[in-house]
Amino acid sequence: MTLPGGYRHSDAELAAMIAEGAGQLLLGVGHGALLDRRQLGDLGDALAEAWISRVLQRQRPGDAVLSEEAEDDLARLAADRVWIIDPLDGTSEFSRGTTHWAVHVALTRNGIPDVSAVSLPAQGQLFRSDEVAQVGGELTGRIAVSRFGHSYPSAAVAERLRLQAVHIGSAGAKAMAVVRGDVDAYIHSGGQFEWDNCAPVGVATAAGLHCSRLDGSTIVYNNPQPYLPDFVICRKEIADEVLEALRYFS
Ligand SMILES: Nc1ncnc2c1ncn2[C@@H]1O[C@H](COP(=O)(O)O)[C@@H](OP(=O)(O)O)[C@H]1O
Ligand SMILES: [Mg+2]
Repeated sequence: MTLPGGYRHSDAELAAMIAEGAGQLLLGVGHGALLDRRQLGDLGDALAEAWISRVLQRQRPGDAVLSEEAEDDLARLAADRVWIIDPLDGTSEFSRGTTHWAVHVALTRNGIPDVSAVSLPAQGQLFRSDEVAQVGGELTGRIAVSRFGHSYPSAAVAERLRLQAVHIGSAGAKAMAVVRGDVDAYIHSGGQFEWDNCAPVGVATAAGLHCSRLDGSTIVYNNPQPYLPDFVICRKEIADEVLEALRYFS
């Protein structure tokens, strides 16, 4: 079948295929722990980036790309369609041999994720914005935090809502824990880049979760400086209370 634009795959299919394919490649890099940690991280970043950039050049030659591992071409600021990619999110977790790492693939239009896919290859999971289930059911009373623990805003929310911390590496893995309904929230502050949270926010939004900056404003991508230091992803049922607890920090 040929799609509009002469494409063989829809944007959603392509995003999912890239997240899955780069994940398989990264599983191969880590196979058997044959390399040391530094080599695993460096090679994982570089190989996943090389494969993804060639796939996008071939499949969507007219689109702009912002990737953690590529030089930033500011032509993206005038582009209609901008892919925002983290070829390996959670590089340090990957190199330590944990299952907490992800591949992030998002296509943004006007700064908003249009189509997103996040793979957690070591957990055998793929989340895509066009197929993800709506998050529902009981609240869990848990919040995802990084390996290093809470930031102040995250701790304030946990204290106010009495949420128990669950330590998970990688922004994608933390966000997908909310999407799976394993935890109720993931609150980040203190620094991140657009590639760290764009595809996770795209999938989380499609799953019916609340996603915003800590001050409650809309998260906008494809900025001249692709620094996106804070955001909240949480169950809609607790969003008002979470934002109230975050007021002091925004
Ligand atoms: N304060 C900060 N400044 C910049 N990047 C940060 C950050 N805190 C977390 N990150 C990035 O967010 C991702 C998830 O981190 P964590 O597991 O600690 O939550 C990692 O991305 P990469 O692994 O893609 O470099 C990490 O580098
Ligand atoms: Mg990252």
